[in-house]
Amino acid sequence: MNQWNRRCRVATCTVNNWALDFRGNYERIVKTCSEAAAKGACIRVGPELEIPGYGCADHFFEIDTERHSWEMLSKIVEKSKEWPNLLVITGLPTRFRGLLYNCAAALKNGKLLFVRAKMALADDNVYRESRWFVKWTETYKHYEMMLNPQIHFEQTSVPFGDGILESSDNVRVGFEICEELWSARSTNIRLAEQGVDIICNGSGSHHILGKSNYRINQLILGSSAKTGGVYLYANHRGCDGDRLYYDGASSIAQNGDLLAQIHQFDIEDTCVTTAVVDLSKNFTFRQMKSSDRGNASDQVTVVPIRFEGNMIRDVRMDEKCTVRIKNVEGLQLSPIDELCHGPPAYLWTYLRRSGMSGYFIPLSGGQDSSAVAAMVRLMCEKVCGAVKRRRETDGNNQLKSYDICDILGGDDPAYYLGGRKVGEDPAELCKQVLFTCYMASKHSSDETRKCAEGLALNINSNHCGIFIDTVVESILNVFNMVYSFIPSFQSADNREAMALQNIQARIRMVLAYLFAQLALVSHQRPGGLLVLGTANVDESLVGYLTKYDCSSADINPIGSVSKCDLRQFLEIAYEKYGMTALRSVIDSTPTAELRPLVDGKVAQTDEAEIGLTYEELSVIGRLRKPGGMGPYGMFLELISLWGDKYTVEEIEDKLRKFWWRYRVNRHKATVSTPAIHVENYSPDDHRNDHRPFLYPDFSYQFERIHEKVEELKKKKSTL
Ligand SMILES: Nc1ncnc2c1ncn2[C@@H]1O[C@H](COP(=O)(O)OP(=O)(O)OC[C@H]2O[C@@H]([n+]3cccc(C(=O)O)c3)[C@H](O)[C@@H]2O)[C@@H](O)[C@H]1O
Ligand SMILES: Nc1ncnc2c1ncn2[C@@H]1O[C@H](COP(=O)(O)OP(=O)(O)OP(=O)(O)O)[C@@H](O)[C@H]1O
Ligand SMILES: NC(=O)CC[C@H](N)C(=O)O
Repeated sequence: MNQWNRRCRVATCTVNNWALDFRGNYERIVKTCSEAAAKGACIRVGPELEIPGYGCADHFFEIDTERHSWEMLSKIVEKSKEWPNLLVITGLPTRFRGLLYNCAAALKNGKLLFVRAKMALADDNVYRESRWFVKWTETYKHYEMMLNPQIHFEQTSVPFGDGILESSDNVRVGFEICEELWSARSTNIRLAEQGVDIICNGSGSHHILGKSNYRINQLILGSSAKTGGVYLYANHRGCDGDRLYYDGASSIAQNGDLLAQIHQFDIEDTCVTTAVVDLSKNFTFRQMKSSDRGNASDQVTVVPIRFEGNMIRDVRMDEKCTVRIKNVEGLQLSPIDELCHGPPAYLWTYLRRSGMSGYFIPLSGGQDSSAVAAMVRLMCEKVCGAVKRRRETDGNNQLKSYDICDILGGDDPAYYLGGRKVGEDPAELCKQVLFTCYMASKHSSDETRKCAEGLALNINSNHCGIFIDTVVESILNVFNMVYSFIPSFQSADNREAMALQNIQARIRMVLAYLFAQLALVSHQRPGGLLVLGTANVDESLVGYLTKYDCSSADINPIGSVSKCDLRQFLEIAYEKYGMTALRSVIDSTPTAELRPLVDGKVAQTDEAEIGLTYEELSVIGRLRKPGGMGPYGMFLELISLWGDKYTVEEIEDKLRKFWWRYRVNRHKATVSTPAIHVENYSPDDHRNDHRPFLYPDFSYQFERIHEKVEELKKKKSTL
């Protein structure tokens, strides 16, 4: 064997798989394998649990999920005869000794070679893997697993557990499944010590602002720079049926260099990338680090699982190795730039998979609903960008593949809708998929109406304006018939003013659903619109919203984003994406406009009513989660953070206000609209932030805080 010419082409991919869409997932897997084979790759790695979809959640309790996954695996194994030289790494749940494991499966040319079980499960934040799976604990041990005779395979058993594969031409392939890379005891270290040439990491890693940067630079490149070898990282991309968005960025690295990366936020269902690598460079790289050599020589030699066929082939002698990407930093977006891509990409997947025909936003002209409208427009930019890219590379109209025709109701590639190029022009697409409505009451100001109209014109949404006062009056009259009074803003009983505010807010929600359901009837288009929610993290955290008002919607793109991050997003949308109408939105003061105007001017502002600024709410929100602090811990932390601008009494007062609102309103989180998950500080009660919603008054905690305040005051006065 010529060990000095070890060049081969390797492939990684991304798939926008969908939990439980077994047929669709199979097709996407097969498509990426065919593409990888056609490009001459010797190996194709796919994401974690890609056969059933990563996000099956409690469906992993169902035997059906295993059954259908294994049925699809059998089909993939059969299909692999069409790519005899390609080693395929895919993912599915597997039962061994009666226990369920999260596994990578290796197969080649009609044969299942190995099923490798995950050895570190992900349970942080939104992850719940150990709810369904157990981890494999026997390092480098594998056993014969009998295959289910009810599912067709041309073999009766397969090795199961942990191990290393080795090809006929001595290429060693090892596995590190997702969390194993994140864990301090990363598997790649021991794989490198066994001289593994190619480490395969199939991942199900969701998007959080700034996470991709860490994932690529610190984990993939960081590990690869320490342990050497070729690293094939494959991650899902898109929404697979839940609040999470997987942000792909499947990558190929070698010895600390990034050779290829698939775009993080593109919307194509599949994408394959390849690189030509010289595996001999792994020897050289590892040879240069004597400390690691020494450690490796201490290790017991692992006997690999051998398989038929060569990996080093199909690379022309004159073909050069792929050169490293020099500007790795340039590939990574800043967290706020990511907001311009993640939620828009999610919104497109969700829309086409939901079978609905567009989005409806009650547009108040405030910063939150304007940010959501801007995200939908950015979604249109993304879709048209993808169509254009595809036409430039494939030279034909590929609208079908983006489901635009399905969404807009055309039969054949309805590229022209009413004479307009919908798939090419983001403004035209926006006109078709985004409906906005300003719902004025007598408390609305001219400023917010103009902001809403200006933005609608700017992004080209299908906009209208309505008045809600007659509806509010009718409802109050119905109440009056039973209780014989009409509530008043002037009443000494605050419940009356509050009820008058709540009814306006709730009516807007009812109207939003009516308009969403019927708007397309008048446009003679099939389908209905999804209503978008617009509550941000900070107001949700303190419940500064009416339960079942417009905060109740179908999907909320900003429900896990703080107001401060949103304001920065608006600045970028204004500066980079030509949404000039956002200037007046950015400069406006947040207000609910639910109380009477005073001298024609808004008299109610959010921050004055809450008693905390959005910046302060954002700081406290982060101390709560991920900071993990209760009232007392927060108080101590805030003394150091805010000590130079507030007295200890003022800090105590601010915390009282926060915790009072938080505790009386936490019940609202139980019904909050599903929010696209982009931040760990999200108060989402369903997946991310499990807390009670009926709280005691925290009097003990605040007594302790008060004692500390007195102690600090005394200390200060004796200084
Ligand atoms: N412990 C508990 N468990 C479960 N449910 C509980 C509950 N306590 C009250 N509730 C329910 O919640 C209701 C109170 O909540 P809710 O009806 O929301 O009303 P509420 O929270 O009293 O008032 C809404 C708040 O949001 C403010 N706001 C600001 C800006 C905009 C908007 C807007 O709507 O656009 C609103 C408004 O100024 C006010 O402070 C009670 O009537 C009761 O039905
Ligand atoms: N005049 C209005 N027209 C249309 N929708 C409105 C109007 N007022 C409120 N809404 C809807 O109700 C949501 C909550 O209203 P609220 O006054 O609490 O604003 P907010 O949370 O500060 O959001 P925004 O910054 O969008 O005003 C808004 O985001 C918007 O979707
Ligand atoms: N699926 C996993 O193992 C997830 C791993 C890791 N904690 C992440 O956030 O990406």
